[in-house]
Amino acid sequence: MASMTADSALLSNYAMANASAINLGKRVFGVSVLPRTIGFNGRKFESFRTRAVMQVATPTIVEESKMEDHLGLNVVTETEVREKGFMGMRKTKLVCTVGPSCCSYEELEKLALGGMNVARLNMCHNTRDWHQDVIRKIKKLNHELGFCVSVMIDTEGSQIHVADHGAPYSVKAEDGSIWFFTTERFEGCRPFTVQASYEGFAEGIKEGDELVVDGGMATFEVIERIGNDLRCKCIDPGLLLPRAKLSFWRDGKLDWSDIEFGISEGVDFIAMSFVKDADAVLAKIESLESLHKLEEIVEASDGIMVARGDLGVEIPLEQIPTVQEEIIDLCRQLNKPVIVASQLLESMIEYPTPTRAEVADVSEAVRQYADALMLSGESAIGSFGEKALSVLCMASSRMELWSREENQRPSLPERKLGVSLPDQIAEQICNCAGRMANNLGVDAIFVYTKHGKMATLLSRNRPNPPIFAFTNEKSTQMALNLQWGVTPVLIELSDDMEANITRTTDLIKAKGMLKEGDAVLIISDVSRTCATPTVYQSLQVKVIS
Ligand SMILES: Nc1ncnc2c1ncn2[C@@H]1O[C@H](COP(=O)(O)OP(=O)(O)O)[C@@H](O)[C@H]1O
Ligand SMILES: C=C(OP(=O)(O)O)C(=O)O
Ligand SMILES: [K+]
Ligand SMILES: [Mg+2]
Repeated sequence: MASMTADSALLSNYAMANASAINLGKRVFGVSVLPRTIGFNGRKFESFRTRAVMQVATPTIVEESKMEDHLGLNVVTETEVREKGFMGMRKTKLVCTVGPSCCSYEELEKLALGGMNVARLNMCHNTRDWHQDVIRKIKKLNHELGFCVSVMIDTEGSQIHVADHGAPYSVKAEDGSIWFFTTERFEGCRPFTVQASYEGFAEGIKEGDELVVDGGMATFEVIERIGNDLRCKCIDPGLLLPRAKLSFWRDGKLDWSDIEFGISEGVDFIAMSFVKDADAVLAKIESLESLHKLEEIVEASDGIMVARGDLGVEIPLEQIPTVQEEIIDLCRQLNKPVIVASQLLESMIEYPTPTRAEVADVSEAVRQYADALMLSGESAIGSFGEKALSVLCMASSRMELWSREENQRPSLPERKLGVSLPDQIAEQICNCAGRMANNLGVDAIFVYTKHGKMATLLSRNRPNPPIFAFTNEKSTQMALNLQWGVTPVLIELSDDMEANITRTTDLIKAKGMLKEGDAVLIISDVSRTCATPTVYQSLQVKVIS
């Protein structure tokens, strides 16, 4: 986060729970370990309750917040747990690109029922009004029918093509020369005129914005907007190739108009196309430049998309599989969610069954422990979007089970993320919790978290049982939708952690999702926001009675 600008930090608050927002900048002053013996499913084992107490302050009057008898659990998860049990829950998250094939309320509902965790809108296509309409339908579905589908917009990036300057060869743009970028269609070539391929390319563009050709081959400043067209002055001379790519910058930043639109519509994630440096929200790795600065970009982003479509144009195809695995591993180490995207089930745009090679590719991404898989044209324009989604569900559930049984994945190499001691403690608790959950064979992990940090640290360890993340922040809930194995649950949290735990386990039990004898590993990380804050991070095993 260190290299993020104030603006992008602000954006990430909208786009994703800012993991570093949990400020535990307090000195640890006591760690108590209380062993107790509990019986569980006929087995007996020692359970330890550790509680790292962060600077226990002078006693403060705790205001009892009233908790409603309501559990903000989504309908899809509830059904899944009832049908398959905790261990049968799918861990890999699914992203669907919404397009003409699936943009009605009913079609979106079917995708939500089919397991879509995040709906992606690619701003390269269609109009702002169309996207706005889809975003509102998804929010309505969540609100009215109890789904929990996050919305991601994917910015246009450098995706606008300069259709032609007419000549089949490159043309030099001299410093200070005035050029006209138009959507008008004409034959042949006109001097100092470039045709843009996309009607709305100048939408949201203002005077003073910069138009960058092919990631910096030449740069123009917009001096006037005339209808859909732009009059620009060359401020950095260079060559214009036929069908070069254009991108817009404002105040040195890319894609402002899409981002402003996303924020005004309250989307949960913003995926930045053609990221070149470490200043992004959810960065798409799809260029050679981004690979050169991979670690820096992953550090500074809130999440990563392996955008194999464009990446396959920039690097040799045979390098994609290893690059994908490297990116996934790095993201896990640095605790950032990662999406594998493009051509997962490409043949299903036209055919009702996937190729064997496609299923193998999907399974490999799951085996590599990607947080999420993404459908593009399969859902956006294909005739079998729902079926493609069910193929992703089945293939990922199967591979997750297999990796678990084989237990063939080495554990995460030690790599310190936190700088402060409290951050390091959170990390260690979650690393231990992951191992403990597997060794004890608990049925589920419950984590109580405001900003989601502890939930992401748990997910990073890819433990066997599902992780239920209870939060009182809507933005945290929506952000955790991308995180491997995490089911985010919105609930009121009081300052009394024991009361929170009792209340939520009772509610989950009442829903028939937990039964007597089930064991749950419980991790909490909730701070009191009193004058003298007290922070508890605790780990305990609770056997449901
Ligand atoms: N909002 C939309 N409106 C119309 N068509 C869309 C939309 N989103 C996606 N598509 C179609 O689905 C295809 C696959 O989507 P995607 O992979 O996101 O885009 P692209 O192929 O441009 O990289 C696109 O080529 C486009 O034809
Ligand atoms: C996901 C990708 O980006 P887009 O669809 O926006 O080109 C990609 O290039 O793989
Ligand atoms: K895009
Ligand atoms: Mg792309």
